[in-house]
Amino acid sequence: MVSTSLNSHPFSSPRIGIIGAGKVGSTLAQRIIEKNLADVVLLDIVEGMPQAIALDLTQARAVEGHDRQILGTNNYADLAGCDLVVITAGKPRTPGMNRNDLIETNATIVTRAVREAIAYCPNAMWIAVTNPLDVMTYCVWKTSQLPTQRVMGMAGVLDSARFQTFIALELGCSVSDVSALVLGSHGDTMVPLPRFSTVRGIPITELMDNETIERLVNRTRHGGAEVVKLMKTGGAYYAPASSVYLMIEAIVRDRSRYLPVTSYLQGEYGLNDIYLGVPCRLGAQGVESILELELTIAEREALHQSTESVRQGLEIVEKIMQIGF
Ligand SMILES: NC(=O)c1ccc[n+]([C@@H]2O[C@H](COP(=O)([O-])OP(=O)(O)OC[C@H]3O[C@@H](n4cnc5c(N)ncnc54)[C@H](O)[C@@H]3O)[C@@H](O)[C@H]2O)c1
Ligand SMILES: O=C(O)C[C@H](O)C(=O)O
Repeated sequence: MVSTSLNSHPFSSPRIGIIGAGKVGSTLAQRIIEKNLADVVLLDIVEGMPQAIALDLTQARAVEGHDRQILGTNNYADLAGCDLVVITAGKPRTPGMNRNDLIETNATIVTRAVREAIAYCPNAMWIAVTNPLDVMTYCVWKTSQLPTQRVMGMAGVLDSARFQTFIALELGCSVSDVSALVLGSHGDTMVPLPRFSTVRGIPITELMDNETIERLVNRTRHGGAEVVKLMKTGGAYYAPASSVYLMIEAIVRDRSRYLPVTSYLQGEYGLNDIYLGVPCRLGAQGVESILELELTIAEREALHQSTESVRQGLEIVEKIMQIGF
């Protein structure tokens, strides 16, 4: 079989770059090496910090039983040879903030980081994590000028995982039997889809009344804010790191998984020139296809409504990206 990848043996010895060694970045690094998926280059602007985390994780290798390498660095040149780069650099929100309040600060950080990194790993795939997620993913794509298939964002896996968890808690059943789907932007107008959420194939609409479903949908929409309110200094990072890991694993192991991924839309769902969460097939080539579901009028309207805050953010970001740093 002829590979269309730029590498002849994609991910034969995978090396993952993580820009931003804070809560999400360092937890993700731990997941990747301790599950023996890939070697990691962990980069942060703070001197000594990524090096310390890498040393600490390396000292745990004897106990965790793996031989994965992790390099902590402040130098973008160390990203050379990375097959995939995850960007978590940027500020998290604190109580009372909306994710969009982070736009100016984080767009500047993300644009600069991508410009620096791309010189050393021009063929890497990218997964954006920094908030506001849909806008930052667009920012990574526009700055990197990579094919859209190779640039994506993580949000839908996390939002769907939260919906799954709340369904399982409500029914008192194992989360392993629950499947759920959340589309749209990673914000208050995200679109959890009860019709496509099931317990062993049984739609939850058969198992719960509308009021209960609406309560779980709302909790999902505010799942991030619920953690931020308790944490006070930032947001969630264990579930986000697990969610990014799932996407990386699908790519590195070429698993052809159907996952909600923040992807570039060119006419799908009647939307153009925007990154938004939709069901995708994820494998070694990145976003291999976008699945277009038959939505009801109400579901489609909700999806279109969730683009409004993203479009507002994109206007701000376009100006920031035009500034020559
Ligand atoms: N997409 C999602 O579902 C999701 C989930 C969780 C968090 N997030 C977002 O991810 C981001 C990171 O969250 P966190 O909890 O890890 O925050 P954090 O503050 O713990 O870590 C952010 C890190 O970025 C670093 N950084 C800042 N500027 C940098 C630069 N120019 N180059 C390299 N590193 C730089 C900081 O030094 C810090 O270590 C936030 O924007 C947060 O809102 C998104
Ligand atoms: O809520 C946040 O600000 C962080 C993240 O987007 C999340 O959903 O946990």
